[in-house]
Amino acid sequence: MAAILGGIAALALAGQAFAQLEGRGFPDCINGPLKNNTVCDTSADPLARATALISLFTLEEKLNNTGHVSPGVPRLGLPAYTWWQEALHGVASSPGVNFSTSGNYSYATSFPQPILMGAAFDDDLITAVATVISTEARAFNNDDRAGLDYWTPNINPFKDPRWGRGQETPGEDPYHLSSYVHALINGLQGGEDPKYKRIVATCKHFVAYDMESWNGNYRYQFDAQIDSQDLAEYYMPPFQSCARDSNVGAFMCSYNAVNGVPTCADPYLLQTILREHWGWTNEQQWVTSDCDAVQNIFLPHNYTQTREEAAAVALNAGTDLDCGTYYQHHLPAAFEQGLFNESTLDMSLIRQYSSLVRLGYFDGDLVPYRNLTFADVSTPQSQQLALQAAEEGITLLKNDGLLPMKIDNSTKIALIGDWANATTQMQGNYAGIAPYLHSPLYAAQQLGATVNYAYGPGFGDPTTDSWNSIWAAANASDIIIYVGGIDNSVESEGMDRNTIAWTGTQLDAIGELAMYGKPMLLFQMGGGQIDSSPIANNPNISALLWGGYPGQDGGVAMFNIITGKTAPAGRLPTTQYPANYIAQVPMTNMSLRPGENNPGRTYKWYNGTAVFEFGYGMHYTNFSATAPTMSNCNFTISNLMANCTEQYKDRCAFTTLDFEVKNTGSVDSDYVALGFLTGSFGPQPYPKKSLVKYTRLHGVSAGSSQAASLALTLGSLARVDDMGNTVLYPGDYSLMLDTQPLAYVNFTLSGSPAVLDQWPQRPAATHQTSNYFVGGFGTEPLEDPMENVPAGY
Ligand SMILES: O=[N+]([O-])c1ccc(O[C@@H]2O[C@@H](CO)[C@H](O)[C@H]2O)cc1
Repeated sequence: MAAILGGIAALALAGQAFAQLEGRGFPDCINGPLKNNTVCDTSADPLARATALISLFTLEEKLNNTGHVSPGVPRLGLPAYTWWQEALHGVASSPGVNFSTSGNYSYATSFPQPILMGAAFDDDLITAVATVISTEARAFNNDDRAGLDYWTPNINPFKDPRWGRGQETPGEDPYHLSSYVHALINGLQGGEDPKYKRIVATCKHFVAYDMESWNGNYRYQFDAQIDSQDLAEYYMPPFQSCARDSNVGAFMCSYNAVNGVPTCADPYLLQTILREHWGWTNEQQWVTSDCDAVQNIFLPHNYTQTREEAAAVALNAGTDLDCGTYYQHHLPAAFEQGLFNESTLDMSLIRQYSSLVRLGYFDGDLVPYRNLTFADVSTPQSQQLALQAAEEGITLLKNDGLLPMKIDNSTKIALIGDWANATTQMQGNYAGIAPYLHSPLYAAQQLGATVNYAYGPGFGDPTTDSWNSIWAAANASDIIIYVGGIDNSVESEGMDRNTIAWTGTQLDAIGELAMYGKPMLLFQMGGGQIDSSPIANNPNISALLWGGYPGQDGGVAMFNIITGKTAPAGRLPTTQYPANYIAQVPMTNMSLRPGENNPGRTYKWYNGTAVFEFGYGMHYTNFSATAPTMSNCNFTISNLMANCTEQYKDRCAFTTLDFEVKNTGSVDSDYVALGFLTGSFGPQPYPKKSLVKYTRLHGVSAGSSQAASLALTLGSLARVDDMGNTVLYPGDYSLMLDTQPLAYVNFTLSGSPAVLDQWPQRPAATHQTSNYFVGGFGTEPLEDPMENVPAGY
């Protein structure tokens, strides 16, 4: 009896909760028209539930619900749903997210841009950050201020230093990105296969999107020419990590074409690779187009003769949802013309709605995240994590001993530069509204110092009008701190950089400031690297740090590093190339290996000398390391394969190498252990080295040691052949710790090569793309479709 009463009480409570949720954009499974449909049966499986729901839709209702603004089906009590939410580094302003203008829900934690969090090389940090983001997203959803799926992360490798959106990514290395994104998705979704996902993440932009606008080429029309080797080895691994290894809920196909086919129209990418080869087959996983990428299939890609064909070719290829209105507008006529089957449309809708089932959209208070409120947003712990994330990423590039520096109320600081009082600038793009934005100026003032602040000298056209205040600040101070570089005015969505040098105005002002002969340090900001050799080579500039876009507490993070409250241990997540690099390779050249018009890309293949290499970063202390002794240094490939029982052979364990890392200096510090593989094995040319594992050691006390445990897999040792196959080759291998190696382990593999992963080849072309808009080096500029896009994107 008690149990029955308990059950009734629970039902009544659930009913109350539903009544509250009613009208706030949630389906009412207690009293609404769907209450007896299987979609409301929480014991049924998600596929059955979504199939039952979609079976109630008329054809018109199905066609109506194919855009990112889906009207739902009012007669069924299925509310409208906006599929487009963003959360790149915190719940972000975007079509589906509604920040309040004041009070509760008027802000959310704003973490650093991924490029700086990538520099932390700390996957546990990334999971913690992503867990905060998904918690805050759930709180926003509970107040009907956001949906449940988010179009993040941007996981295209940052291959070319000019790319305006490189700031959104963790860097240039495919292994690093793969590991980072796995940690991120676990935090966003709540593990690989939980009953209720926290939120759905969307890996974008599939695939090979890394150019906005260069020399007449635009992301909307660019046709990236990529061979199988580069595709499988460089452009694909982060997406494989998303689909195959992290069970991400959604994918986004990109604006560009790959080898003649716009990605959203390409069954080879969306079916053969994504769904079949990577086993991303369950019916809760869906693909959205990038925004208006379906329209772009028609123009400017000119891939189809008609608009209806463009819509149908995308749907048939496996693009389930259209960000935009093109499906809603053109699929009805496409259906009339017999260009797709209703069952294909059903499948797409089932995928999307079963994903909502997995998010608990139909399950009211049974969902554990329903009790999250604004009290769970921007908590003291989240604020501390945002600060920690910025501190962990900040990277020390030069230090002649000036740092760490004592700052107190007897210090007079000249704080100069376009970033010196940065606020929203610190967030970069795809940001939300932060609870606060602690600028460098604010942070310096908190230390009690006398701060002589001067804005300028400006990023743009030379104007020395404001410069007198710069000299006045320098004259009145004992220490000069310059905070500048680049920001979203020169690198952003739609805008690639046309120089990777410091602007002349900044260099002029920095050079003159250095001539004061006062202790001087420079903080280089922005996502893309700038050739800082003039600063590295200037003996009057004692220290150089890189700070990316450090987020809501960026100023405090900076000064915690400068004063030594926190010791720096970040590592560059991209190569800092010399300024003339961009004259040597067109942005449109997708090859990684050196060749004609290409000195090679990334630390693996660049044949020149980097200003600062990938993985570089100094400390306030010194580290030494001892390599483990391997009991056996000779391995037979056939034995390794015989012991490998995983479905995906690259995941099989090889060995774990425990390096003993000792802090030999006098300052406690984190240490990022980077494991690079080198050697002569596999197809030539050989990469200079390849990152195969990393881990961040926390708080290694002065004089003490910690073990850096690097677990290697067979995939760690493999190379990719010219067909895109991942292969284990015989040869001499060396695993070295760090960029300036602290320790090595050598070993040998013998026997015949073994294929770990056979890459599916693209079938022979059946579709001819018109060459009217073919992009390439030196084509005529096209009209810029980003011209009228609102600021902030
Ligand atoms: O028209 N707009 O307002 C607009 C805004 C953003 C935009 O960019 C695309 O939308 C984002 C969706 O997640 C993708 O990452 C990006 O490539 C494309 C168009």
